[in-house]
Amino acid sequence: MDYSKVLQEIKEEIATFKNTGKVATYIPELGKVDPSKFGVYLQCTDGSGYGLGDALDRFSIQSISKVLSLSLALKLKGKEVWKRIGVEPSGDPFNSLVQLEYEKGIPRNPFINAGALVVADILISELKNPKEELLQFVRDIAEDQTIDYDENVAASEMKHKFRNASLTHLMKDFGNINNNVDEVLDFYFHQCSIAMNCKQLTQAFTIFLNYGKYDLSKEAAVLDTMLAKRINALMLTCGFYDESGEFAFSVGLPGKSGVGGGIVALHPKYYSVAVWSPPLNENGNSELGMKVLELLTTKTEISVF
Ligand SMILES: NC(=O)CC[C@H](N)C(=O)O
Repeated sequence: MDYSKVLQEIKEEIATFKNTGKVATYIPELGKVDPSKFGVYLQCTDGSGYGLGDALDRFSIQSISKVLSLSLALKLKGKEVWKRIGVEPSGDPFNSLVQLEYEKGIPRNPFINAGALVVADILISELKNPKEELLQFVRDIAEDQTIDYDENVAASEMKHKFRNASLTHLMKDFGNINNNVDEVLDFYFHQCSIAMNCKQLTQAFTIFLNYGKYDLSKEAAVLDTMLAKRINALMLTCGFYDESGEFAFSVGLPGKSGVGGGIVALHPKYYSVAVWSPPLNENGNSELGMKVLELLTTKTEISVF
């Protein structure tokens, strides 16, 4: 497959794309990002890699981090995690409170905010230096020790914490949060603030390729086959919140989006791919990012289906 030709064709096709999306402003620091930024990186299992546009600019990975924190929690706690979080799509926005009340503080899945907040609580209980150790895990799997938190983004989100604070308080009332609420929020906002570029993201997500056995030299990162399979299944069914069905329908790959405008997706056998374009559609997913990935699987005729 000539991926560089495919990416070039996509670039030409999207030149006339009318983007109706809006950059997220509910975290004011994210609102400062240039909406015209656009990058793609594709990392293939044969070792080749292809970049386009601003593929090396770092941005706030936001909810993409939920896949990485979950991976670490599952490595540490295994199946125990599923006593506190479900594995079903929520059919609701990422920050919705309603289901949590009905379902007694057990989040539907680990990729909505409530689920990621429980994962954060688990990591705080399990790790001696939670923020340092999560960051180290991300640096190791991306094989880049320069990756860091963006303290401005984390502080900006803490200042506007009200909805995430409500979710955490409600779950604490149901007994599903063990640590101090502000400590959980501080950890969660830091994980969301991690700044990475498309290339680093595709590298980090190689841990889900080849049944978790893509690169056995990344010892700290290797997931067992069952875990890689399960996390890919969750990305496919829950990675885009209310739009997970649409993403499976039009793209057909496991993936995860973030309100920083990034999307990472992967084909378990062939590649991981990251796209970044800040304007979001009304479900909080990058509008152009979704289009690019749709074109990628359409043109290559490769998807998990
Ligand atoms: N969908 C997202 O990327 C949301 C993450 C963001 N930090 C929030 O909690 O609102």
